[in-house]
Amino acid sequence: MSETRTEISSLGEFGLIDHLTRNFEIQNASTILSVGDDAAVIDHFGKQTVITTDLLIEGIHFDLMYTPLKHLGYKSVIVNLSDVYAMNAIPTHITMSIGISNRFSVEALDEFYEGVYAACSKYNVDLVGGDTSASQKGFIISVTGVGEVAPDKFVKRSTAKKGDLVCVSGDLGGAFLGLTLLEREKKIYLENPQIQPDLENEDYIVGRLLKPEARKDIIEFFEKNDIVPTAMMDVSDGISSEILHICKQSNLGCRLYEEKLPIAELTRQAAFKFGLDPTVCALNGGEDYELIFTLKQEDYDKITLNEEIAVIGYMSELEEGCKLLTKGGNTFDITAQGWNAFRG
Ligand SMILES: Nc1ncnc2c1ncn2[C@@H]1O[C@H](COP(=O)(O)OP(=O)(O)O)[C@@H](O)[C@H]1O
Ligand SMILES: Cc1ncc(C[n+]2csc(CCOP(=O)(O)OP(=O)(O)O)c2C)c(N)n1
Ligand SMILES: [Mg+2]
Repeated sequence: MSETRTEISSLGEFGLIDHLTRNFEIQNASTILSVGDDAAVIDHFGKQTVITTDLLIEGIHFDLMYTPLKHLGYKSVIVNLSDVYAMNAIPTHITMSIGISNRFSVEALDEFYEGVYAACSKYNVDLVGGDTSASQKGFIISVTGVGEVAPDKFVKRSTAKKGDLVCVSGDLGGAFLGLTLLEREKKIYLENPQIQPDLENEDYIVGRLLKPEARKDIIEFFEKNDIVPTAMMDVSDGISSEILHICKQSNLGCRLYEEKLPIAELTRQAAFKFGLDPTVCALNGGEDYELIFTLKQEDYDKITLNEEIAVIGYMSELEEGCKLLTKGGNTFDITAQGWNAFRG
């Protein structure tokens, strides 16, 4: 960020909006009308439209003490696009609404928007509107994402079938360990500001938390290989919580295998350093922004080629419950211990 500090009041609300949106170029033919009117107009030319919204609140979802604003802008877009991909859809548009306290300067918001625009450009999404308000305390972000999908190719949480394979993209638990590390360093710093944070060799887990990506590649892989998952959702609260949503909404049980859970070596090492069980971090940690989905067994051969997809179990009868088979051969009930903003 530059050294100068421009007060938001010097631009005013409309001047600020013009300033933040002045250089943005439209990338999608479906964007008929963008920023500058009462609403945007989108024409999806015969496709179906998906729409999803997310709220991010300072102190609940992020801590500005260790979150650079550019990363926060990027991540705010990513968490939303991840929900669009989880419907098997391609995101095309977002709106971005912000509530800002007078702590923020125009330069600080410029930095946040640099991240927003970097994500829009990487994922080919147009920012077509939003809202801007003052907030008494704390930074509030609301993102709405719109996407398109071929008629009736969207994938719900409720349509898994008995015997389907349970699959997950990427690896799990890294973001939770990144958060654990940054919270620890914050505490040490607050107790003794002379001590510099020790983040050496922790780039991977910190990156998983601060700069997540959405799994566009997996949705493109499905399209290319003629795969339509039977159910899907994104992993924001931890897979134990997410698989229970799929089971409950599909009226089924499941059996997952501990040894099949994809955990990066660097995540495993970080877990051991903190005295945590990597499996527990993978199951209950949040913010992986991976995709969990179920597939017909006959699609198995198609996915073995993709190293970014792990088969972690299968769907069973409702009466069999939702179980985890451990490496030691024990069976546990999967419980929803994922992240919950309302847990005290
Ligand atoms: N305040 C609300 N009013 C209406 N619908 C809501 C509200 N909060 C959440 N929902 C809807 O409830 C469903 C589950 O929400 P959530 O668990 O937040 O999903 P996700 O993890 O994908 O963001 C979604 O369909 C969401 O749109
Ligand atoms: C200060 C801080 N506290 C907690 C977290 C952890 N965290 C924030 S959001 C989240 C999960 C997803 O949030 P939610 O609002 O449930 O998103 P949704 O499932 O609706 O997409 C987690 C684990 C964090 N990153 N930073
Ligand atoms: Mg939500």
